[in-house]
Amino acid sequence: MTTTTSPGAARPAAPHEEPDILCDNLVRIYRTEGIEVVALQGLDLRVERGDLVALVGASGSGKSTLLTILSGLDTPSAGVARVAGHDLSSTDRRARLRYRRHTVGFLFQQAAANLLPYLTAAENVGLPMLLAGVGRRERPRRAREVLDVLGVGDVADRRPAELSGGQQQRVALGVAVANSPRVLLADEPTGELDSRSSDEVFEAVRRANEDLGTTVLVVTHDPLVSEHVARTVGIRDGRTSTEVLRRDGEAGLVAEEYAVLDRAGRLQLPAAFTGRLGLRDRVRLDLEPDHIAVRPGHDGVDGKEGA
Ligand SMILES: Nc1ncnc2c1ncn2[C@@H]1O[C@H](COP(=O)(O)OP(=O)(O)OP(=O)(O)O)[C@@H](O)[C@H]1O
Repeated sequence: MTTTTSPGAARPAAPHEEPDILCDNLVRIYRTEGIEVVALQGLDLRVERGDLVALVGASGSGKSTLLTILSGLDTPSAGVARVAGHDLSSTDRRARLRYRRHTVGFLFQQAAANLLPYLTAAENVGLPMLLAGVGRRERPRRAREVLDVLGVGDVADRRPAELSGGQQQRVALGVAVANSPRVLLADEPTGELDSRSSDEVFEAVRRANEDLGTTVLVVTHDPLVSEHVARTVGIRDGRTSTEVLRRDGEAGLVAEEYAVLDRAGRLQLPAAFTGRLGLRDRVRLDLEPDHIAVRPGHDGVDGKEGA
């Protein structure tokens, strides 16, 4: 698949540095009234410092569960979740509060609704700075700088009701990145916007990534977002299952889809492939010189399972 738009091509990973987001065999089990739901079933994910990664997946695949853990609101049942060196299985309340205040920023679908209506855009962005102890004179200057980067510097003195939906969402993004968090977590940030406003909000997210150096993980159903980032991770049944990497090619942007092989050697085969060949229960694996062949476990002659 190719597209002509030009996002930043996939950056080379720096495997020796600790990534900004590291999930290793992450498990989250919900227990309600004696019923267990395994929302994350050994999820692995690495997001390198400074990257912008989209996360996609069907409803119920575990995206919100993952974001809730990464935002420090919930703890994993097992496995490792680390963000910018912070271990998120720790239950120290003060450390979690510091983490939420300084290390991560959040942008949600209705983030604009959380702007204080009686404050201007610049005052809204200045508020988290106030909580972080930034001085009175410094705050308006820095708030305006942030709003400029996000393309809404010209409306810094307006209140939320005087802004369009896309402008409000960009101001909400300004609030999220006001204290220069290392990582921005965004959950469907363009979900309620028309395509023009989506475009502007996504462009602002990209500016936060490129100009402010924020690492971004964005959960989205919006193809405008997922098809225009260098890396899109697909999550299925609580595990990362596919990745699409995009790079600049001669005819524009070239996208290549990969299946994810986890550290234990597990692989999720696409349902379309297994369905087409009737693969189920057991399959045969044959090692060929340059690939592994996966064949039905039954011979197909008399319907009996193969050896
Ligand atoms: N608090 C909870 N208690 C019990 N089960 C839960 C809870 N939260 C989520 N689940 C279950 O965990 C699984 C993953 O849910 P999650 O909300 O993470 O999926 P999602 O990919 O974000 O879905 P959506 O796109 O619809 O928001 C689902 O089966 C869901 O029903």
